[in-house]
Amino acid sequence: MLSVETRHAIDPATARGFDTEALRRNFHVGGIFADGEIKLIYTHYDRMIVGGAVPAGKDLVLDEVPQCGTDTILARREMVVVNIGGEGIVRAGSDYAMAKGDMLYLGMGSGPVTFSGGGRFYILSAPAHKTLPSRLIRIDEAARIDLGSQATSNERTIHQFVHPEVMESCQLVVGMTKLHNGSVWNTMPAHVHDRRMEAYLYVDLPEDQMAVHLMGEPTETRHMIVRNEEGAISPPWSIHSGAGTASYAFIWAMAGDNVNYKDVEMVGMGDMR
Ligand SMILES: O=C(O)C(=O)C[C@H](O)C(=O)CO
Ligand SMILES: [Zn+2]
Repeated sequence: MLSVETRHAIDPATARGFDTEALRRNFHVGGIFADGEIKLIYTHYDRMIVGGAVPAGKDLVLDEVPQCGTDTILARREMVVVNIGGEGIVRAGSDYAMAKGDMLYLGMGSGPVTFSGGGRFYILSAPAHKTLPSRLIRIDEAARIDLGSQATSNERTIHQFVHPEVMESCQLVVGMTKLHNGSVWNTMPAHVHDRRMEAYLYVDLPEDQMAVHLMGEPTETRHMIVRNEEGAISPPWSIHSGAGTASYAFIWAMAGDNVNYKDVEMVGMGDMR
């Protein structure tokens, strides 16, 4: 079963007036992993799609998505699938056996995508302008950046899976950041990048714990409480950062005008409000 929710783009002035409910309706990502279902959120931020597929013992086929206006989702798009569950198989032309933490890049024109096995598949897709080879990327093939320190509670490792240093993509830049033991802050100091939107999915958070996700303009920050397997859509004008009440990892994904991970404007600690 396929369901698709559309999220329109919100400007920063409008977001300033949002209460908790409106913030969550527009920017919170939740409930995308349901047994036997494919659930997508079609955003108007760089037309990024985020979603989940949980085959739970049957085959789930992702093919036509009416919001895309094409016969099949990958006709004019590229996709990254991240397995956050048990062993599973993704079929798109070839069969890809995916373990937890693996990422699969599917190039434009790969055809319908079939999900099966015990995986919980996180789906990311953006429009593409050319066909690039599909590729399964495991964590040891990803580029790695160690950032932060224990003293500032932000010691973490950024694993860049779909990134120019590892492979070519059209728009998607995707990776996973793991917090080191005792550190809670991701992406602090914060940044914005006007040329790319970003999507977050928090994973490996114990069920009774949470992350306090920060968003908004640097001088107009807002927070959303997010649980395991939930996340946030970050417009290009928004910071994206968070602190967990327990150890966690998160999957970040960007789409937009360039694939330059370093094309960001840092926000000074003293400038945050
Ligand atoms: O912990 C971090 O810092 C991140 O993982 C930052 C994200 O990768 C990001 O925001 C990329 O623009
Ligand atoms: Zn970012």
